[in-house]
Amino acid sequence: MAQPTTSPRQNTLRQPPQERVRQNTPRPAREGASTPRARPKRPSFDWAAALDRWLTDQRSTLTFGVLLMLLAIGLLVAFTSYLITGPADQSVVGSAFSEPLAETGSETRNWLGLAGALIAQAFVFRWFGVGALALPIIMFLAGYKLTFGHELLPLRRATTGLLFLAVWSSLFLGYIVLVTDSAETASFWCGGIGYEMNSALHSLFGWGNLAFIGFVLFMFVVYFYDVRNLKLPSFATSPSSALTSQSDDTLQTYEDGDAEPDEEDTDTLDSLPIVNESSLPVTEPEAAVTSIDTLQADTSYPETPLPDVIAKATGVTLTIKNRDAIVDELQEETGELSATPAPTFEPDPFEEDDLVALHGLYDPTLDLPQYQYPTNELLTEYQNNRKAQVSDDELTANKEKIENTLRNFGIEIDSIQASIGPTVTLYEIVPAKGVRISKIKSLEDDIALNLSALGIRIIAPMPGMGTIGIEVPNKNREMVSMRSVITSDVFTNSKFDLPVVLGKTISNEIYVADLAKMPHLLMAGATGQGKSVGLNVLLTSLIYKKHPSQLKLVLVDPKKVELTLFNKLERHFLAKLPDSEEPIITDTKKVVNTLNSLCIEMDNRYNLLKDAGCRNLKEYNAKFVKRRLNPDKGHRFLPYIVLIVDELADLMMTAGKEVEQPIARLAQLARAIGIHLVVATQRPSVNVITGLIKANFPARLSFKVTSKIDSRTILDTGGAEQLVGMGDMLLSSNSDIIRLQCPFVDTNEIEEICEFVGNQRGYEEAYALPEFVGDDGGQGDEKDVDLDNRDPMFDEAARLIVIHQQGSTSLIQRKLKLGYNRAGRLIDQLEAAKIVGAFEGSKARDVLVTDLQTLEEMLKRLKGE
Ligand SMILES: Nc1ncnc2c1ncn2[C@@H]1O[C@H](COP(=O)(O)OP(=O)(O)OP(=O)(O)O)[C@@H](O)[C@H]1O
Repeated sequence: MAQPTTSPRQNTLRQPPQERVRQNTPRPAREGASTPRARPKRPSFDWAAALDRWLTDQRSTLTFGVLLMLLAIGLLVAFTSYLITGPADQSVVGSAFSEPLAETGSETRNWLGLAGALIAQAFVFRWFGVGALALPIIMFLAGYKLTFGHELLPLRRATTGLLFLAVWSSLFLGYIVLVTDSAETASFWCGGIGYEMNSALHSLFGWGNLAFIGFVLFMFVVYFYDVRNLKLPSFATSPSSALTSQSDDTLQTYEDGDAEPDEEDTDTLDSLPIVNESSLPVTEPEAAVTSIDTLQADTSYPETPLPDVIAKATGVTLTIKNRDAIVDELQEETGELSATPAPTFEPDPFEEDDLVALHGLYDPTLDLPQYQYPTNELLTEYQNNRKAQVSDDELTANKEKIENTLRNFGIEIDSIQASIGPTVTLYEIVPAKGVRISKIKSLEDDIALNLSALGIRIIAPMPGMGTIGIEVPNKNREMVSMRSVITSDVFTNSKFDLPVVLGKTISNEIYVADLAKMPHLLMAGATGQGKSVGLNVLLTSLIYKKHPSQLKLVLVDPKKVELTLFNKLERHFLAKLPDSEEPIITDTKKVVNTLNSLCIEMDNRYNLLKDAGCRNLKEYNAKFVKRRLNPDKGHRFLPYIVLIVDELADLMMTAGKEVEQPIARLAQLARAIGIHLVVATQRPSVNVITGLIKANFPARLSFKVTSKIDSRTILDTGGAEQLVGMGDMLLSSNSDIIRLQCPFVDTNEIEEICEFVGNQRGYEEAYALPEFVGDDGGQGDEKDVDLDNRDPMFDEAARLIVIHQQGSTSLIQRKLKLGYNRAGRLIDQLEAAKIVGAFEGSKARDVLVTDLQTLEEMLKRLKGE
């Protein structure tokens, strides 16, 4: 129970070894960099860091990648040439360094001259024979990955396979050469290694070494393809089918035994894809689709299964085994029931585990494989960061004052102990027997007056302690730097889903909370007390821990200045409405639309979860990572979305209920699907923090506020008015209240972090939230449909409908990520354009256009081309 009175404070911070600077591009000098704060001295010149910077600079990666590819092509030319001209070059190579270079050079017949002949001689003749060709192929694949940021073929598997092939082919060809006794003329096919190993094996096993070579191949195949999970495809059921699909959740793959994506599969990938296409759980159907000529115009739906069109193009019929479930779902969602005959999928020969065995787990971070997390060096190390200095004199004086004050009011105490925190010192008092706690509490103001110190807070009793705590601010407080908490073990080892480091407790422990568990946070504080710094701390924590594929931020800043720095993160971490220019939302109307759009995203996510049979985002993503959810059914990896609202008061004044309702709805329901809210306000009055909002934010954080009433509004208890400012705060969660000192992060640190992230290659654009059109733009009357004024997504929606042969609003909504109203308007326009039939109650609308070619002609006509 008791804490040692003045024991030296345990420093819970341990600095990790100096991290390497991994900054990507040199930063231009900043104009008007905010606060003129003392910057740490940087070391004169750090060669290791400079080398590291150069190596991780995207330009170096690009140069190196291209160089590797050129070298690979060179080697390929040299090796191929050697297979043809090798015998003629042997004598030249042998005398290469004993005769004048010009002479030997001119005699060389290798297409890459003497250098080509020399290198090929080593790799082909001395070592691997034809197997040496594996080397340039591996180099090319690696160079391609470095240059374009994605893999042409799965690099690790390809390298393993090719290296094996190099050695094995050398061994096998060595056997042939030995059997046919043709070493004189053909030994360069197997290379020195193959020949020598075969000679050795021959002495061991005689001609039986072929069995050994065969067994080596067998073993490799067994391990490489992990044959445990492979089941033989049931050709009996459908000998002619080229495409099959899994019965349970229609996961698809080729039946031609082609476990890996074909080269054409990878060829169809964009040359610089930002989307993690190579690791999408199921890529095969995509390849089949894109290889069909008639569909080439439609590159925007690569993942779409095209049952009917494929059937036409390939003569293969597809069936959906779980059609009933899908029909039920459609009925439930739209009230429309498909009348079109169900496409058929054959049972899939592979199970989900096989997909994992073949492609590995899905890794969302491969969206941006070269993404570098911000380094600790971007945060300022405050060299003169003094620890809280509370002298023994100050401690004894305060103790005596507390004892005397209490005694004056007739309260005797048994003992008093102090623990020194960064901002305040906690004096824990054990009162004498029979003293009522409420009496001490009622003397709070008198004690504060006697101690003539601001910010006294009395905690009576200390939860779970049976003591009474009196917090007295330190004369010299400690500034808790962001760097010190970010580099702490507690934070770096934190396994939380959304870890945020909120500061240091009174006993100097670093406090890390999980925003995902909070699950929303309400923040209040009078102006100038550290709210903006607090929000920056929260954002910094998340950015330091999360990959852009795992986290999206929606930043709402009606004050227009606080969060501007974060707009550099647009293509990495930010999410916005599809039609909005600015990534940070400042306009009230847009805020309302964004909040409603988040509600749509929430509903969409719930539908996905329901479809996947998962209870929350974590389960869902875990299932997706294990490739158990089919992207063709709209499943995707769902990043966490954190909505930050800096200054709710402004919004509530201008938009009131329009803002309150979606916020309350999100706060009520969004936790399970990974949308979390952080809402800050200067004015914690009841017309800003309404009952509806408050009831849905169990975690609340308060910096110093101006009155006890404000403190009650935010925390349901007084105390926040007694705080001492500069990041001194109270966190209330799960009915506990703890006092924390918020870390300090300066605007120039935020700027550096944002530049560091923003300068790296990101997504093509910010994460698109679903479209939301306000009620005024709601579903129009059918008769009013004006085809001259078509929705910008009209063409895409038309193609989608024709491809799927399904006239359903929910299909448009899901696939094009649109709101219900807009999708409804689109369907009306499609009806007016005679692409889909009329609404027929419970049935889906008929699709009047049967193929894409006819559709394209109709679209051209509509455009008057
Ligand atoms: N955690 C902290 N540690 C040390 N100093 C701090 C801390 N937080 C804030 N300060 C100091 O207080 C000043 C004001 O903080 P901040 O800008 O966050 O206030 P605010 O509450 O957001 O004010 P406003 O609402 O007017 O924007 C900072 O410039 C800084 O000097």
